[in-house]
Amino acid sequence: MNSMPHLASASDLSHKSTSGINPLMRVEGLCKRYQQGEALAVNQVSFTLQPGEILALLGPSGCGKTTTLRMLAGFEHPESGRIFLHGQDVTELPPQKRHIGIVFQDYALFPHMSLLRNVTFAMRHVPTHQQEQKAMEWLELVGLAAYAKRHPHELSGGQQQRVALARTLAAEPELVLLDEPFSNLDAALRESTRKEMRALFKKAGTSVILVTHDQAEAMTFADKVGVMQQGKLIQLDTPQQVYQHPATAFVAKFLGHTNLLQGLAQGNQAQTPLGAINLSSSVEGEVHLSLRPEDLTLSASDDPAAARVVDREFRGHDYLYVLEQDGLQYCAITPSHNYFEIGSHVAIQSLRQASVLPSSNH
Ligand SMILES: Nc1ncnc2c1ncn2[C@@H]1O[C@H](COP(=O)(O)OP(=O)(O)OP(=O)(O)O)[C@@H](O)[C@H]1O
Repeated sequence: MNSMPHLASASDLSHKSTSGINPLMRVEGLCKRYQQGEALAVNQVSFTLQPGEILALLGPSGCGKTTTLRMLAGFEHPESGRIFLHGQDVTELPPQKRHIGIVFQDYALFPHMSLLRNVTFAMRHVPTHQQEQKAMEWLELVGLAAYAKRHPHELSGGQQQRVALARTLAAEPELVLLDEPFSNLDAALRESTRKEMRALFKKAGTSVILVTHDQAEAMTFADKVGVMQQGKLIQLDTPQQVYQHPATAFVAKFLGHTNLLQGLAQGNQAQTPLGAINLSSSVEGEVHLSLRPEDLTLSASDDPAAARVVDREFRGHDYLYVLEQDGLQYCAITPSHNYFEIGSHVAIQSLRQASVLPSSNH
């Protein structure tokens, strides 16, 4: 990444504000319905994006992520709601007037052009005599400088994806929208590309909205994660907050394994089927809790009433155990040296506070 080109703001939308720093993007009550009489594909989605911030919209297939992104880009018109860039209402502007860089799942490279030409095509803001050199720098960044003369059909899917990224970045947009941009890369390449891209965006101060159904990708790539369910943005917060303090049971489950427990709370503690557990907030009465499996510890027990190991999955760096106690099942993740036989008994202890889920939303 030593020859990384400098990204400058290419937006001609003024981002000077008389009242301090404005969000780069503000979205208010965005709704979209594809067919009359059908449910909303996107339902009252609102959020703000700060300059330089990376936001991941995360959710299961069909929850409205791509539709949201397409509305932000200007390819779909919302049924209601507004989109502001630097405080300016762009809801009615066509895509090319929004100055947003977009990488969709189908990379839409020009098939008759070499990779180099595909990239220089996006560089009308760069003086002609500098375009090739700059384009080579972008191709180098995505690890494809050696392929510059090839055509898209001579590349693998993952390589085409990287060219599409290079071409988008070459236009030096202030905001980049990415729809599952790493989905065609193998696991190792996905991780390294993700890291490099994040570093690049951060260095350049480029804002990014990424759509993904991969929770690990959302949490490692983004500053903020917005979890969507059936068209609604359920929770938007830092990855740590969303993971450790999920707003609903759906969010808790979508971000990884979890134990959903019922308990009777008194202040910062609740009585649960697993015994007394400390809580992340002070509440009274019946509560629904989320307890992550890595927050549980297991120790061998002679007590036949203790939890019984019913399943064990070796995952390299850890084990995922399924346990049963009093007819209820729990999951626990332990370091891989903590080995318990299936059928053996273990005592379960909670290391951390459980998250209290709003009772109306479990
Ligand atoms: N062009 C379309 N016409 C009609 N319905 C559509 C259209 N595009 C999407 N939908 C519907 O809108 C809903 C949201 O789709 P969308 O593609 O936004 O979801 P998504 O979260 O991006 O899913 P995925 O992860 O599978 O891409 C789905 O129910 C989908 O079937």
